[in-house]
Amino acid sequence: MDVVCNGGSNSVAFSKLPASASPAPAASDHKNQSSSSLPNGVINQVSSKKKLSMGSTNDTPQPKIVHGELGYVLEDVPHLTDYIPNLPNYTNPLQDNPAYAAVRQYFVDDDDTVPLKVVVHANGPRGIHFRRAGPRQKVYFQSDEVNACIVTCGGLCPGLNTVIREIVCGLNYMYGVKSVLGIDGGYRGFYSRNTISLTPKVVNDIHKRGGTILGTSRGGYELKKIVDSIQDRGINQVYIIGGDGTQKGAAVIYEEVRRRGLKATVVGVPKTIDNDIPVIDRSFGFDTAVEEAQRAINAAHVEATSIENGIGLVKLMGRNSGFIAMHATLASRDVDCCLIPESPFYLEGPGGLYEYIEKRLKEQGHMVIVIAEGAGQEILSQRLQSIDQKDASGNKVFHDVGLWISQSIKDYFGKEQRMAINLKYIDPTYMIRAIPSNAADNVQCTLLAQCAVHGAMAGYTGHTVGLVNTRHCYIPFNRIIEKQNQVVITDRMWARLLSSTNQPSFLEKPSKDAEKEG
Ligand SMILES: Nc1ncnc2c1ncn2[C@@H]1O[C@H](COP(=O)(O)OP(=O)(O)OP(=O)(O)O)[C@@H](O)[C@H]1O
Ligand SMILES: O=P(O)(O)OC[C@H]1O[C@](O)(CO)[C@@H](O)[C@@H]1O
Ligand SMILES: [Mg+2]
Repeated sequence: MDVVCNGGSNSVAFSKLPASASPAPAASDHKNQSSSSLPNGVINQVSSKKKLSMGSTNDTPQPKIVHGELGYVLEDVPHLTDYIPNLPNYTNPLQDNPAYAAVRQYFVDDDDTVPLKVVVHANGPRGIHFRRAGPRQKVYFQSDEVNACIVTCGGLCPGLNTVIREIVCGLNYMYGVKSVLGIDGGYRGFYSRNTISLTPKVVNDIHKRGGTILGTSRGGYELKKIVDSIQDRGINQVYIIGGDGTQKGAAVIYEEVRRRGLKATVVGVPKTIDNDIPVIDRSFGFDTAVEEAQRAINAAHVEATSIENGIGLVKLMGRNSGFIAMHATLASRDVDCCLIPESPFYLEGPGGLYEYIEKRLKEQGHMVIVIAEGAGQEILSQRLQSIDQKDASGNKVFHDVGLWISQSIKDYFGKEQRMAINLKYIDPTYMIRAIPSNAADNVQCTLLAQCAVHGAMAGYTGHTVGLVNTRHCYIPFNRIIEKQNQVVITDRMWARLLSSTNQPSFLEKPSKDAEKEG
């Protein structure tokens, strides 16, 4: 099924976007997208939409929302010409690139947008769409004018080096850009470290390595110093690779760059093995992390099945979102219970974890439990002293739920010699994110990086590039940072997991009185 909505003449289901909504190649047409120049209010820079989280209120650019027929909505991304008038544009050099010569339609039609939801009702509105990513006929930079930079922030994720490599090579091979700077060690590297010159030769082999050759960090976000550095170094394309926190920072950098009137595009590439960034299908590295988690689960299964009443317990990453644990469980088939932050569980009483463990051990003699690091934190905070600590970026530091639950299970079954169990705890958390990306993720990294480069060259800014319903899109920062993506336990996917493991849903926690009576 083609999920791209093209407003062209051969499109049946979707009529053409209003003329003023389709940025034609010329700079002045992009400018037409400002609210003041529009007839009939077709495009709104809607003031009722939530503002970006930081930055001065007066200067905060409003989201660009385009309304079309039958409830069609385009949540568009900013363009340099929104705030720099009369910006010259140029023919895209890809026109003469042999790699693209054989492609029938190598430039993305400006009417192409991608729906956020592909499951629709016959009479429902067409809904929210995002601008399709890819090369445009016109670019707003000449090759020798570009001075790009790349920064990686937040935790590690498989594929970071591949994204870096493909931005450098994409800029060089497709657009003839020679000047790309690596920012050393995350946001703070903008103002506290020297830059690293990145050429195709320097990055040639890096995709085979885990981590990031640029280094990363948490904290150190000082807006003025970062944008001063961008301005002083004459950087005009900023590629920011990182998770939800990083994208929040990128959104504010974009606002400040715009407030200063700089001709510099700010583009985010979403990185999160936790999959906590909304809108996008998934981040690069997620697939690799889930695959690597299988090795730990397999080991837990081998240990558990090799001894009487063996329990293999595996802790996986997932601070507030349990996607890795859920997918690793669904992939494995050896997991009997998956515990995630979104689904509170309880230990004692009917329907509780202990009762389920006992039942499983009696039935099959072994059991595998997968727990996400953010699961059960509400029980932990009741039973252990709250740590009340935050990391340098402001993320809450958790108790080690894996250690705690291992001890709790041992204590429960050891008490009054209830049952002799053998529990083995495996903590592969950093192993699943410190490895190089697998083949599927490498492809994803490459496409994301190329799309980011095409968007920046075409003058699009203030957005994150991401996969929406398997199509690459430019998604405005405000959509990416407004909330965290979490497993919805009332959705089908969690129900599928429950039916695969057969674990309790933990939805009906008995009251204290009922527990006592029981
Ligand atoms: N609200 C915010 N505004 C500005 N900068 C932020 C904000 N939140 C986080 N940052 C900065 O973004 C960088 C990365 O943030 P964080 O450590 O939370 O990781 P992340 O990008 O969320 O990635 P992950 O969660 O996958 O590790 C840090 O330098 C942090 O200071
Ligand atoms: O120990 P660090 O580097 O802060 O990273 C741990 C966090 O990183 C994440 O993997 C997100 O990148 C979380 O799941 C985890 O809580
Ligand atoms: Mg984060």
